[in-house]
Amino acid sequence: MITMNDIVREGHPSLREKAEEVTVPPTENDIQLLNDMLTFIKNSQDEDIAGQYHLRPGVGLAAPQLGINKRMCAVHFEDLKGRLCSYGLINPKIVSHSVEQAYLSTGEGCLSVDRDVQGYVPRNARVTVKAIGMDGQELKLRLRDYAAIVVQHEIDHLNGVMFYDYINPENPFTVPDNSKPIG
Ligand SMILES: CNC(=O)c1cccc(C)c1Nc1nc(N2CCN(c3ccccc3Cl)CC2)nc(N2CSC[C@H]2C(=O)NC)n1
Ligand code: NI
Repeated sequence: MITMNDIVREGHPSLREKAEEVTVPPTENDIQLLNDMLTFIKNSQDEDIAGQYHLRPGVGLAAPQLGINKRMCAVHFEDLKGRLCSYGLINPKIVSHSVEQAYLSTGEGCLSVDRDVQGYVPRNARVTVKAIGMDGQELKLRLRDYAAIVVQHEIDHLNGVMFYDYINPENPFTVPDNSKPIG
């Protein structure tokens, strides 16, 4: 099972590299890895398991955070309206997005960042994502608000981008115009 020891931290090269496309159809190993990533996220949200294995809670994880430079990520959470959002994404691509931006009013955290980085992370408020699912089929997701933020955070890991790259260094809490707070 994946634990915090498997998650690379800031300074590890794979957090700043562009990950490779997964060959299609994905191999059984690819699907197994994605399953393991999804299981990690679920475990990290389970008080008992997270307590027992000292897991930091998260709602998303990308393969480069395991030092695996493949374009795969997993997300699992209930959005602010209580809708369950649980996906393993292979070769995810943002195919369109809103002009409107959104940011987590609490700022963002990352399992590969062992420090509290304050500041707003402006992202697209709505995105349409095309990817291959765990069943090997094409899927198209229209995401908004919290779900859109989480998936963009994970897709960024596939492109070597960290959440704090977006924080305004002069004033970390500048509210970008045409953006709205989430949560
Ligand atoms: C600096 N202030 C902060 O970080 C921050 C501070 C306060 C609130 C938020 C909301 C913040 N922000 C933030 N909190 C989260 N969690 C909240 C707690 N939760 C969770 C915890 C326990 C059980 C179940 C669950 Cl669900 C797990 C997820 N997750 C992310 N991100 C950024 S997008 C990818 C996602 C991620 O998985 N990061 C590891 N950001
Ligand atoms: Ni992250």
